[in-house]
This record gives sequence, structure tokens and C-alpha cells, in this order.
Amino acid sequence: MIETKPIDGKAFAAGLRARIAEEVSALKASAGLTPGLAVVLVGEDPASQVYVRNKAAQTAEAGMASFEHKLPADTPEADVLALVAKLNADPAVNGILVQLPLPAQIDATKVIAAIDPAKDVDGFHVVNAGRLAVGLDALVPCTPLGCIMLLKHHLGSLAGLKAVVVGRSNIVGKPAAQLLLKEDCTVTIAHSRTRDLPGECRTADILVAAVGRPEMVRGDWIKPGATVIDVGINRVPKEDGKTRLVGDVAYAEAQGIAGLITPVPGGVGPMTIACLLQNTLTAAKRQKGLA
Ligand SMILES: Nc1nc2c(c(=O)[nH]1)N[C@@H](CN(C=O)c1ccc(C(=O)N[C@@H](CCC(=O)O)C(=O)O)cc1)CN2
Ligand SMILES: [Mg+2]
Repeated sequence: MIETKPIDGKAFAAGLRARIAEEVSALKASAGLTPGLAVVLVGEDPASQVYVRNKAAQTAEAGMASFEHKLPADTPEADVLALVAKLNADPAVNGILVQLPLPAQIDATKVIAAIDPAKDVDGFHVVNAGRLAVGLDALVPCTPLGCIMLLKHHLGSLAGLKAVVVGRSNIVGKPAAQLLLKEDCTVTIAHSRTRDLPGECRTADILVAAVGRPEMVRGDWIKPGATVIDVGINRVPKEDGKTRLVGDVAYAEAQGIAGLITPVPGGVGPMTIACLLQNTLTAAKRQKGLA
């Protein structure tokens, strides 16, 4: 029987944030530069409020400047675009992030397109997506970047491994596949229309689940010894009326089959904000010609 080991993303993210804080402190001393991150939240979605609060707190803890912009849920799209234009022009702001999802009256694609690609620390702008696809320096989406960091830390070289990414979103699935390809993996992107999805998953040395469906990936979809990266964060009801978080993988069923697995919570999630800080630092250095 295989001993399944959990990947502690919370601890890895804490270490990464500490290394970023040291680099920020050195950058202030050597170049007088304090990286700044502006976060825009439209509306009162409770999960988004928590994420934005954590982003602001962790930005400040790393020694960077944090600018929070909270707008009411009925804010017109034009006002959000005007704020983005103002932040693009502000030299104290090195990174801009608009928290998703946005209310229905606002077209997220339009808002993302309005962000200066050099300040697009989410890596969602088509310029950054295109640069990643053709192998140029890009700001890379935070969640997939965090997945790759965890994989490289635990597996070393990923070259030659078979990776299956379940989910084809622009935010996670597609960039995760690009990053795995860059690490010389053989990559398949699978999705809801894939034929024999369980069989496809069973070919994977690295299985990345990013579908947003609670516990969809079952234990018998996992190749014995595989590394499983669970990107899902799903809130499901408990018997007492409260909710609990589960991933896209049936975690209990994966025990004794997977070699390594990210738990939910405490796996990939904490890496998202740590990588956001990393991207803000990278963006600031590139804007000043220091990287
Ligand atoms: N503009 C963006 N919007 C969204 C992104 C993003 O990267 N950019 N990602 C998600 C939300 N997100 C950050 O914004 C995020 C999600 C989860 C976590 C996290 O630390 N999760 C914890 C559990 C937290 C909980 O209890 O809810 C974990 O998995 O351990 C951080 C950030 C969508 N929107
Ligand atoms: Mg799908």
C-alpha cells in the first residue's frame, strides 16, 4: 500500500512570503523602491472580501504598499475602467488586480484588457497569456504558478512526466498546461467533454484538478503513486447547516493511491496570494529596469 503524503502549501507559502519580504527590504535599501499593489473589489461577495482582506494584509506584511479600492456592487463598468486607467498612470502602483468574479453589469474581459500588461500581476491580460504561450517573460497567473512551485519543490525536475490538467479555464487550466509544458512535461488538457475522463486521468504522473466541481476526481481515477494537485475550493453544506471546504478530488479516496496530494484547505490556496506578492515584486523590478 502506498503512503500518501500531503503537500503543505500553507508552510511553503509562508516561507515564500518571508523570502519576498527579505527581497523587498533589500530593494528598498539598494534602489529606494517600495513595490505597490492596488486591489480593486466591486461588490460584497463574502469570499472575495476575505481574499481581498488577506491580499492587503499579506502585501503590507511583506513590506509593500497596499492600495485597496472597494466599490459598491452597482458600480457602472465605465467607473471601473476609469479607476483602472488612473491606477495604470500612478507610479506608486506597480501591480493592479481586479478581484473576480465581477458583478453582472461589468465585462471582466474588458476590465482585464484595460490593465497595463506590465502591471497585470494576475497574469490574465492577453499580452501576458500570449507571452507565456510563446515562451517570453510574462506575468503568470498566481494559482498555476503556485502549483508549479509546489511540484518542483517536491519532485525536482518534471521533465518527461505525463501531466493531465482537468479544466480549461484561462485562469488556471490553460496557464497550468503552458507552465507544465515549459517544464518539459507531456501535457494533456482534459475537460467535461473528454472521452473516458477517468481513463485519461489514470495515465497521469501529475494530475491537476481545476474543474470547480466538488470531489469529481475519484480515487480510482488516480494512477498509483501519482502527484495530485487539487485546485478546487468548493464550499459544501454540512449536516449542521454550516459549510465545509472540499477540493475537486475525493481526498479520502486518494489515500493509499496518490503518492503526494495537496489538501483543501492548506494546499494550493495559500500559494495564490504568495505568488501574487512574487508577481508584484517582479513587476516592480521590471518597471524600474532591475529585472
Ligand atoms: N483577480 C483574481 N480573482 C480571483 C483569483 C485570482 O487569482 N485573481 N483567484 C480566486 C480567489 N483567490 C484569490 O483571489 C484565492 C482563493 C483561495 C485562497 C486560499 O488561500 N484558500 C484557502 C482557503 C480559504 C478559505 O477558507 O476560503 C486554502 O485553500 O487553504 C486564496 C486566494 C478567485 N478570484
Ligand atoms: Mg470544463
